[in-house]
Amino acid sequence: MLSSRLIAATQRAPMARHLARSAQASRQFPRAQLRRAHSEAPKAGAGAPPKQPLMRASTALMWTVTAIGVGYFWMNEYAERLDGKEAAPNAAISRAIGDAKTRASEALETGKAKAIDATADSRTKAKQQAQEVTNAVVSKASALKHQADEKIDSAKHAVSDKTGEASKTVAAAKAKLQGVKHAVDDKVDAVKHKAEDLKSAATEKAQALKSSATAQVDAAKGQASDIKKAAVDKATAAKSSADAKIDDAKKALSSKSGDAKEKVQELKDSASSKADAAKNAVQSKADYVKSKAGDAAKQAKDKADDLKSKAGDVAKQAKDKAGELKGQAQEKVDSAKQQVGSKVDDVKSKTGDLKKQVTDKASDTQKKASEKGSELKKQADDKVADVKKQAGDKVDEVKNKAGEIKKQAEDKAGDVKKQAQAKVDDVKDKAGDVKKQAQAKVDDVKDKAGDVKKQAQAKVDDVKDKAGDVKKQAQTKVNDVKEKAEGVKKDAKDAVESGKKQVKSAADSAKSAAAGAAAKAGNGAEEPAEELNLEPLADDTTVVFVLGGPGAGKGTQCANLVRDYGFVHLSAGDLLRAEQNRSNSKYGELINRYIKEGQIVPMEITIALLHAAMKGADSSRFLVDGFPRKMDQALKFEEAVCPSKFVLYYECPEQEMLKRLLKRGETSGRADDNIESIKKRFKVFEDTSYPVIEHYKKQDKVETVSCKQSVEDVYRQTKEIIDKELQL
Ligand SMILES: Nc1ncnc2c1ncn2[C@@H]1O[C@H](COP(=O)(O)OP(=O)(O)OP(=O)(O)O)[C@@H](O)[C@H]1O
Ligand SMILES: O=c1ccn([C@@H]2O[C@H](COP(=O)(O)O)[C@@H](O)[C@H]2O)c(=O)[nH]1
Repeated sequence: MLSSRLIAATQRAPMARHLARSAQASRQFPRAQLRRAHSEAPKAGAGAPPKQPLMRASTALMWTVTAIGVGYFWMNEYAERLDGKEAAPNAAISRAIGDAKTRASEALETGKAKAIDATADSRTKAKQQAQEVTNAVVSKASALKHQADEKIDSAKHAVSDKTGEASKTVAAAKAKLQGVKHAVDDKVDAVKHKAEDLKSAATEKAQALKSSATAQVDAAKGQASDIKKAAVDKATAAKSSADAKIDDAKKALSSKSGDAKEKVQELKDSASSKADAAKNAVQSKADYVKSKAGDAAKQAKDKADDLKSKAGDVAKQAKDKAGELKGQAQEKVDSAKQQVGSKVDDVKSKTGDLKKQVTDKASDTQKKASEKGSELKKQADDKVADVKKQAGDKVDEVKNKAGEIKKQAEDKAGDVKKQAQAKVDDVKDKAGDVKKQAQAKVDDVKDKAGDVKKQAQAKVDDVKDKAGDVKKQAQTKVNDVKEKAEGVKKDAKDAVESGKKQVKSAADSAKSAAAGAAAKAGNGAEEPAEELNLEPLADDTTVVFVLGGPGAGKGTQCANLVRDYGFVHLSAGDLLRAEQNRSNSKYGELINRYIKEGQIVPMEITIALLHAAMKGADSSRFLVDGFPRKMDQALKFEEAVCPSKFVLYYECPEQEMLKRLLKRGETSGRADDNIESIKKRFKVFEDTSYPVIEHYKKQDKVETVSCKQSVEDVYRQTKEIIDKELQL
């Protein structure tokens, strides 16, 4: 209504038309604004604030009111001007203007009211639209958020899956590494076992070689020993056969002349020394073979020990190598483990970072909606892909490294195996060499044993030949002696008769002397020597007193002198023992007691026995052994029997004499060759017998011989003295 009137008024006046257009324009503005806002709202929902349509409606309302106000102002202005210049001529116009004023005022009021209504309406609508837009925007945002959440969840799952996969891959890589480690360990163990086997095989071989060498050496020793035994047996048999022959010859010749005796003695000595020489030769050969066998055994043992120690070294080297290899493999495995661990940590930390970034991004996404979500997802995917790729690369790297380690371990194991094989071959070669050397030694020993056997056989044959010769000679001698025996039989008979007489007279002298001595012994004093009534001996009788401590070697040296100088050896001790053992001897018991106690038997008995023996002897040269042992004996003998030519004194340390006597006591059967008797004899020698030697020393009749040397050396000295004293 306002507009139609305004249009009518405007048609009537330019001012009114202008006002009408303004009012119409004012009415149309809010609607256009709202329409535009409405149409734009869905599009702007993503970014425009929801209050904008309301503001636009308010602005339109304000413009409408302003337009109406401006129109009303201009209308009044125009009316006043009309009132001032055109009132009179045109009352109708004035009325119309008044009317228009009123109507305008009404219209203004109505417009105001309508504008207020329209504003309220449009505000409500705007509110509704804004609400709708807001709802749409919120729901869109919520949908987007939901989508973003889903995408984030999915990204999270993807990340988690990827992380799980990465963990699995890492675990698989670890398992592979473990497998490689086990494989390396197995290889190392195999190498170790191989080395152990090689060592024990080498040790066994060395042991077998040693046993074989020892057995061969033992066999050689046994052969040598058998040869020696056979040779010794043969030599002994030859000797005993020769001895038997000699004994036979001796028996046959025993009652014959001193020449025959000497010959027999010579033959005996010669056969004996030859047998001794053969024995010694066999012994020294056997010793040589023994020592060679011992050397061969020692060399074989040394070689075996050397082999053993080399095998030990090889095993140790192989063990060390295996240990070194194991250590290297362990180091590599540890390093790979460390790398994998650090990569896992890295992946974990990256995953953590990623999670954080994802969470941060998620909150951003919640604010910035889907692009960020997709971007984040893309980043997450990229990261995951990166991580996956890195993990894959690492796994490949680890795999490669594990492969390399495995290959290195295999190469090393191969090298060690080759080295061990080379060592084993070397040991085998050396063992072969040692075996050859041992075999050569054994052959050598065998050859030498064969030689020794031959030599021993030759010696035995030689001894046999010589024994045969001796036998022949002995036989010849026996025959010779037999022939002479008949001739001398009568002489012998006479000699026996004469000897019997001498023995009887000596026995009688001894008897009377012993009776006196026994009586004296019972009284504690000795029988006077004057009671001895002895026949004088030949003028050329030569007596050498042989003195010295018990066991000094007097008897041994006398035997040699008998052999070489034709002395008659009279041992006072032997004569006393013979008398002691003689059946019906009245003094047997007494002599036995004195000898056991190491005491000096009463001189009458001993001198009578000596004298009788001298009387019955074929020779006038006497070695009186072990007499005089007391001063009265010395004085009496020289007065009643014969003065001595000189004294042969065998000087010997007590310790040496003790040793010799104990040794002799093992076989002599003498009642005084025991420690108690020996001690007593030493005491008697020192107290009673040595003064006799001093007595003769004063007369410068003593020739001293040191007995510490061998029998031969002592005899050499003895001979010199005899040659000098007897001027031979
Ligand atoms: N020079 C020596 N070296 C080593 N042993 C010896 C030597 N002379 C003798 N013998 C040994 O010492 C032991 C004693 O020797 P022998 O019988 O000749 O001594 P003796 O002086 O006559 O003794 P006794 O006065 O007791 O009759 C004997 O077994 C003998 O073989
Ligand atoms: O003039 C002598 C010589 C020896 N005896 C006794 O005989 C033993 C053994 O003498 P050997 O010379 O050692 O064979 C001696 O101990 C004395 O008891 C003797 O009484 N008178």
